[in-house]
Amino acid sequence: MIDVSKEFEELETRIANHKAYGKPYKWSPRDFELGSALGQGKFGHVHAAREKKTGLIVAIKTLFKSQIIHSRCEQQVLREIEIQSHLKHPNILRLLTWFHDERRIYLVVEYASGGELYRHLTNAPNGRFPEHKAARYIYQVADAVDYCHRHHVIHRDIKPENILVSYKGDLKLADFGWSVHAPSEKRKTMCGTLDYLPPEMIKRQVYNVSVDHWCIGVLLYEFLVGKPPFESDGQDQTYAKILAVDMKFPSHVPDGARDLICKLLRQSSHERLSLEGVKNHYWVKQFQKVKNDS
Ligand SMILES: Nc1ncnc2c1ncn2[C@@H]1O[C@H](COP(=O)(O)OP(=O)(O)OP(=O)(O)O)[C@@H](O)[C@H]1O
Repeated sequence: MIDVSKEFEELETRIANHKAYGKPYKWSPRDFELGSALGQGKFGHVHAAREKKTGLIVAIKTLFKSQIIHSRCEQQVLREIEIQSHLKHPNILRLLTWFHDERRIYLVVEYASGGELYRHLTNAPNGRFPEHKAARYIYQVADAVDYCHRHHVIHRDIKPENILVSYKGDLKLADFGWSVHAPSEKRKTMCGTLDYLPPEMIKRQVYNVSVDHWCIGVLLYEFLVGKPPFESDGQDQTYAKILAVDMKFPSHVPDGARDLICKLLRQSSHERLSLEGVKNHYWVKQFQKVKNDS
C-alpha cells in the first residue's frame, strides 16, 4: 500500500503557500451538491456541481492521489494547478479553487456546458466548421494563447480535445497538463499529440513559444477540413509529412484561410506568424462581427 499522505505533504504545502491563494481554504466536498457526470479524466472523474451558498454551477474534477503517484505525475499535476490558477482570461477555463482530503484532490473549475470542442467538430455537417465559425474560434484560441505567452506559459498541447465550449458558444482553453512556465529558457521535452507535433519537437531540438503557433495552424486546418493536415496511416509517415510540411488543401478551403495556415505552418519557428498577426489577419477579421450562434 502506498503512503500517499507523505508524498503529497510537500506539494500541498507548496500550493497552499502560493501567493495566488492568499489565505488558507476551508472548502470541502460538503460545500457542493454533486450533479451529473461530465466525463472521465486520467486520474478521476468530472462532475457538474452546485455550490450550496451561491448556487453557482461549477465542474469538479476529482483526482485520486494514489493514481497520480502511481503514474509518477505529481509534478505534472502540481504544475497544471499552479499554472491554471494564475491564468484569468475569457477563453481560458478558470480554476476557481481547489481543495483535498486524504485520498483526493478536488479542482473546482468553470463549467463549460457545451462540452468538448472535438465533439462539436465531429457533429458538424461534413465533420468541419463553416468559415465564419472557424475564424471566430481561431481568434479566441489565438487570444487565449497570446495571453498565456505574455504570462510566460507555453500550452504545448493545443487540439480540439483540450478545448471546451461555454454555454454562450465561446471557447475555453483547458488541459494545462503539458504546459510549462517558459521564462526565457528554451525547452527540449517531447510532448503533445502526434498530429499536432511541430518539426522542432520531432527533431528533438530546443523549442520555444512558437510551438503553439504551429498547433494553431494545425487546429485551423482541422476546423476547416475535419482532420489534421499531416494525418497518415502510420507514425513514421506522419513524422515525414510534418518534417516536409507536406500538406494538401481540399478545394473548399478558402484562399484567406490557406494563407493564414501557411503562415503558421512554417518549418522555421521564427518565421511563424505572431499571434497578434493571427488576430489581425484579413481572413479572421472579416468574420469578427458574425454572431456566436450563426
Ligand atoms: N469544466 C468542464 N465543463 C464541462 N465538462 C468538462 C469540464 N472539464 C472536463 N469536462 C469533461 O470531462 C472530460 C474529462 O476531463 P479532462 O479532459 O479535464 O480530464 P483529463 O484528466 O485532463 O483527461 P485527458 O487528459 O484524458 O483529456 C472532458 O473531456 C470533458 O468532456
